[in-house]
Amino acid sequence: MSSSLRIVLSSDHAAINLRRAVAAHVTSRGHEVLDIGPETPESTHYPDHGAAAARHVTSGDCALGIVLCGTGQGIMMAANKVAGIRCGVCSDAFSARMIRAHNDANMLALGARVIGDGVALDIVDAFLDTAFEGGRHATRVDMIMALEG
Ligand SMILES: O=C(CO)[C@H](O)[C@H](O)COP(=O)(O)O
Repeated sequence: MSSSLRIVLSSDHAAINLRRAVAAHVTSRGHEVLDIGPETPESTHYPDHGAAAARHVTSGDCALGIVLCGTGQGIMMAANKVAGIRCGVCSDAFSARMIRAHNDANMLALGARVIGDGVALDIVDAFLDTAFEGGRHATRVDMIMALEG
C-alpha cells in the first residue's frame, strides 16, 4: 500500500506519547491521520478506545487503524470484537508485514510498554507498505471472517 490512506489512531493512557509519535510519522509519510485521542493522561479504559477506532475502520471512514496500549494486547482484543476487524499486535516488523500479506489485517496494535519508538515506527512502516497477497491466504481470511457467524 503506497497511496495516501486515511488512518485512525487511538490509545489508552499508557501509550499517548507513542501514539503522538506514530501520528507524526504517519502524517510525514503523506497519509491522513484521524487521531481520536485521548488527549490527557488520566487513566482510561482501552476497550472503549479500541472499539471506537475499530468502528472508524468498519464504517469505511478509515482504511486502516493503529491502536496502542501498554502491551497492545488489551486494545487488540477489544478491536477484534468489532465485526469486520482483523487486528494483530506486533513487536517486530516481520510480523507487521505478515499480518498484512497473509492475514489482511486492517488494524495494528502496539505496546508502548514493550517496544521503543524506533521499533514501533519501523513496524508501522512495514504495516503500511505491505499489501495483502490474496490467493491461498484469501481462502483462510474468509474462513476467519466466517467464524464471526
Ligand atoms: O496494556 C494494557 C492493556 O493490555 C493497558 O495499557 C494496561 O493494562 C493499563 O494498566 P494501568 O491501568 O496499570 O496503567
